[in-house]
Amino acid sequence: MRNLVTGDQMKEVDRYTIETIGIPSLVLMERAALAVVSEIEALVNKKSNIWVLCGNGNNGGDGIAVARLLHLKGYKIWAILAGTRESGSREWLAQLDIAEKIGVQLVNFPEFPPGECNLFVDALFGVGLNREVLGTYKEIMEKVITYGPEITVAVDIPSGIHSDSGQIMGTALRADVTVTFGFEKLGTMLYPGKGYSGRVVVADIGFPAQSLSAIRPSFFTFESGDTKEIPLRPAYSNKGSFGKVLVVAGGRNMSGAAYLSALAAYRTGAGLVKIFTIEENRTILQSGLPEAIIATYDPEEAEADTASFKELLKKQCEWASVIVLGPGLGREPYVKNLVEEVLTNAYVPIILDADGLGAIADHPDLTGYFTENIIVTPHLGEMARLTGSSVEAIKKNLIAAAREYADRFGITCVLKDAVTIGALKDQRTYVNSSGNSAMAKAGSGDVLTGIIAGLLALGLEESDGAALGVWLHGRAGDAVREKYGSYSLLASQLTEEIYTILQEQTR
Ligand SMILES: NC(=O)C1=CN([C@@H]2O[C@H](COP(=O)(O)OP(=O)(O)OC[C@H]3O[C@@H](n4cnc5c(N)ncnc54)[C@H](O)[C@@H]3O)[C@@H](O)[C@H]2O)[C@@H](O)CC1
Ligand SMILES: Nc1ncnc2c1ncn2[C@@H]1O[C@H](COP(=O)(O)OP(=O)(O)O)[C@@H](O)[C@H]1O
Ligand SMILES: [K+]
Repeated sequence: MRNLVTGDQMKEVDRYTIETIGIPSLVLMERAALAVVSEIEALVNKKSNIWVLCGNGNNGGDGIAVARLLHLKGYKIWAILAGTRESGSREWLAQLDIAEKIGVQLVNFPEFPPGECNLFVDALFGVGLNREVLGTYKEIMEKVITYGPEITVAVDIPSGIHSDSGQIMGTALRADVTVTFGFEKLGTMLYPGKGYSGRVVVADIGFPAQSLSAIRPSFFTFESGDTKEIPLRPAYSNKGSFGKVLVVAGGRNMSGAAYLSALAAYRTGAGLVKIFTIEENRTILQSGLPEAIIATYDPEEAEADTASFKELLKKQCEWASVIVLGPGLGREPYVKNLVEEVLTNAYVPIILDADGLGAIADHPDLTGYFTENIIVTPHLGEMARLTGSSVEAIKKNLIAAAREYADRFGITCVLKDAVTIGALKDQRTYVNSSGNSAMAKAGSGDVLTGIIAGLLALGLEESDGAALGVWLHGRAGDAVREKYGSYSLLASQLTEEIYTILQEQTR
């Protein structure tokens, strides 16, 4: 598990470290600059022309320190100063004073250094960026973009990227490498910022563990090895020890959704999986996944005799310890009753997805049945329908959208995108860092529901199950891409890789 921070949280950590712990600001800055220099040295040689663009806050202070350290090592270096002395931060002024005495080559914008730039260091704005980039700063950025440096190294965060949302604040500078300090900022984890950041190096510049006490760290991601949090299977056990997953899924022409979800639940470790689907899907599912129990209903009867259908649903719910509700159910009128009955009768965790969410969007009063053991897993289109917002508006701040929906109902909301967000009911927010665009294919989401169900069946509670499920799903996607490349993934192959990731458990 790795903590992530907002810009303001990072400033609090800085402040606590400097003011309460007593590590001087310039010491942190020196270590920050050393970390950047060490990355730069791996990318260039002494013949390279290096330009460092320095704003006049502490990000710019880091930049001047980088220029000084490289100058002392004998690199060909120019520092471009973007702001005025009058508005320079205390540390920036201190760095400038040192650089001038040592003879670092400096130019003031609009002047630019002569010749070409082989490596560009972006130290214009860091976590202090708090508004749209306009005027002179915009001009500077645009000029840098026209110069087209061969390699760009961003200091802390690419300038122009908002450290909380990853949004571009008017203009931003694209980096090949971002050296960030202490903790990764949300802005480099989220698109479009993630796409501007290149490889992100998190440098330890000496923030002590206590500095986290200045904030309540609530954003996190998983990294390799974290699947170890998935419970081991005790030797003294039987299939009943590992949960009963009821997959309520698969309408007309949609048996695949039920298949993928049920298969993923088994592959993740569930002891028993039952698919509750329409009679028409029985044969295909029975032959495709003979390990699953199949229970069926007739959609016409479900429509005509709601009392019997409700009774049938009640029995299914009583059997289950985890329920997946929605993949491929379709949008026939009886689906509303089905969703309502399951939400009313189930006292176990429910993963509500796809057409299950569609029923909620069409009948918002159904949210009245939401309890804390609900996990909703909308993609952006489904989220837009659920909230009445637009996809564009949701994309501007994925975390806020997921968090707001989860908090409104006290549930867990997994908002699926290239970077999936898990707004967990325990108030932590998971930001996913696994997965890839090969997974942008029909059926991937069905597999996710099954993986989360499998984890809950193993005994994880909703928050951990949702976050680890998203992580595991993405890792499986990464494993498939390793073998099959970016184009050819089939959602069913995700289920075939689950075991490779789960083996980390026993390694
Ligand atoms: N001692 C510390 O506090 C440390 C700070 N560090 C660096 O300091 C950075 C943060 O420094 P600052 O808080 O000084 O902020 P920045 O250097 O990110 O920004 C400088 C100033 O730009 C102004 N600004 C914001 N948006 C603007 C816009 N759109 N147009 C024009 N001006 C704008 C802000 O008022 C801000 O004070 C970090 O990202 C990191 O690089 C590191 O050296 C580690 C230690
Ligand atoms: N570009 C991408 N990078 C990483 N993961 C992705 C990408 N595109 C889609 N995914 C993942 O694939 C899944 C798609 O889910 P969903 O849209 O519900 O598909 P379906 O309903 O067809 O099963 C989500 O978990 C999502 O996070
Ligand atoms: K920067």
